[in-house]
Amino acid sequence: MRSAFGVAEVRAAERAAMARGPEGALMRRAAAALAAECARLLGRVYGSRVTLLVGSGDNGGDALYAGARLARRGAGVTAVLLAPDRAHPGGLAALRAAGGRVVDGVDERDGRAEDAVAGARLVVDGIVGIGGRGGLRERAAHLVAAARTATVVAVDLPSGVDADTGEVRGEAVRADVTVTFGAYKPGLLVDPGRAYAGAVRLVDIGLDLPPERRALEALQYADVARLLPVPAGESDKYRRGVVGVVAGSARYPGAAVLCVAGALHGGAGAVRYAGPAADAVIARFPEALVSAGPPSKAGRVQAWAVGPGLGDDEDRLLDVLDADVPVLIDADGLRLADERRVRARRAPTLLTPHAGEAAALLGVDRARVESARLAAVRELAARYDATVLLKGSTTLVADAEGPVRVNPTGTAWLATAGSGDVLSGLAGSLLAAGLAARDAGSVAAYLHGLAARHAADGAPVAAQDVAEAVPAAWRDVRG
Ligand SMILES: NC(=O)C1=CN([C@@H]2O[C@H](COP(=O)(O)OP(=O)(O)OC[C@H]3O[C@@H](n4cnc5c(N)ncnc54)[C@H](O)[C@@H]3O)[C@@H](O)[C@H]2O)[C@H](O)CC1
Ligand SMILES: [K+]
Repeated sequence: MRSAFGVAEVRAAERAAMARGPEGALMRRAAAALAAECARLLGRVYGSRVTLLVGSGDNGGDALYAGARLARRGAGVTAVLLAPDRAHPGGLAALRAAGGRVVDGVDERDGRAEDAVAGARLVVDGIVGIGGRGGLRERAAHLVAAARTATVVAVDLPSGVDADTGEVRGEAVRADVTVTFGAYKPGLLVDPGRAYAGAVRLVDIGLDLPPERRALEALQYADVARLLPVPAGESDKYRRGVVGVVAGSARYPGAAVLCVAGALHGGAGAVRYAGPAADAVIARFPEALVSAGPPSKAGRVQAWAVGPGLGDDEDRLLDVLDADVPVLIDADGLRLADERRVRARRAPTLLTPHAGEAAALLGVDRARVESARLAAVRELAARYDATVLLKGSTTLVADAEGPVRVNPTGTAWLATAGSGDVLSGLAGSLLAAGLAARDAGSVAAYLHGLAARHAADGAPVAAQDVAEAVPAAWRDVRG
């Protein structure tokens, strides 16, 4: 399990580490690791031109000490000071002692700062780190834009990205690599911040961060392998759980087929379809148990997935919401579901909105959800007293209990019509197989992302290909 910690936690751990001393050890460790990563990226350090963008805090200090190390190895290092009178004094002295150059970044008259950035092979973003507020300021943004062909390495996090939420208000540095110290910050794992961070390298500088204080967590292979349902010895299909699917309509039979496709690969012993697209489903999946009547008369299930392509069939949705089993609500089901009815359910509920559906449920515009995904998923989970899987460039899973889960396998290919139907079937099946709602959502998103990579393999992917690639994703995880 990969964890991320908020700024307050990191600061507390830094204070404790600094109290243990010796003075400046943390910054030296950070700078040594930062310099090593820069050297790796440069390949040849001697004679390479490196430019440091230096802010007014310790983030700039890291950049200066790392620059001094590179200068001692023969790199031509220039520090462009964005706050000349407040740059880290120790770092400045170290850079000067190593033969580095210092340029006033605020003075726009002679263009020396722009030239230093434009002529660099590698630019180190030491403008702000976890002390940053808001986006890049105008002068900084102008200088960052001059780094046209250089490799950009962000110190601790890309300046302009909110460390706790990944929000970018205005402009931010687009880094090729971010070298982050002590712990991942949520803003490095959640979009839009994740997209600005590039490849993230975590450096251990000896911070003690208690796992129970983590803000975010991401499943790794081993976690998913542990959570995947395995057929018991004498497994009969009912022991592995039956998942019910209520999806599709005369107008949208395809959503039912895709949702059942996902459900068939989710580990439940059988899939029961109850809806108006029974003919389309049975034609595609002879193993599905189909009925056209109300879900409550369709036979026992251990979980329902309801909503894709449902249209305005409120009766079927209400019938499912009354069931005393875990229910996944997606797509039209989210549009039709009443907040009070969902809150009143005793059995677990898993909502799987994309950003647009989340925005409608929250009564805000979509851009607000896209820019503040963590806040949106937490707000929805609290409002509906449910587990919420917020689909998108970074899929998040939140509930009232633990830290928010971020899915590490997401890929842009998933923005394909119908792939959400596959995901809800997959997650519903994992619910029926006995996984808790937050695990069913996280494992489904993880497998779904892996399956999309398999199916896409660099080409555009159709939702059915994703469903058919889920077994390959299971095999990846099972090893
Ligand atoms: N503390 C330690 O032992 C270690 C710290 N590390 C590095 O230090 C930064 C955090 O340093 P801090 O001085 O607290 O804050 P920052 O350098 O991130 O910036 C604060 C500084 O920047 C100004 N500021 C705020 N917002 C902006 C903005 N949008 N544009 C420009 N300037 C801004 C603010 O006024 C302050 O003056 C941490 O990220 C690490 O990089 C070491 O790595 C580990 C040890
Ligand atoms: K930075």
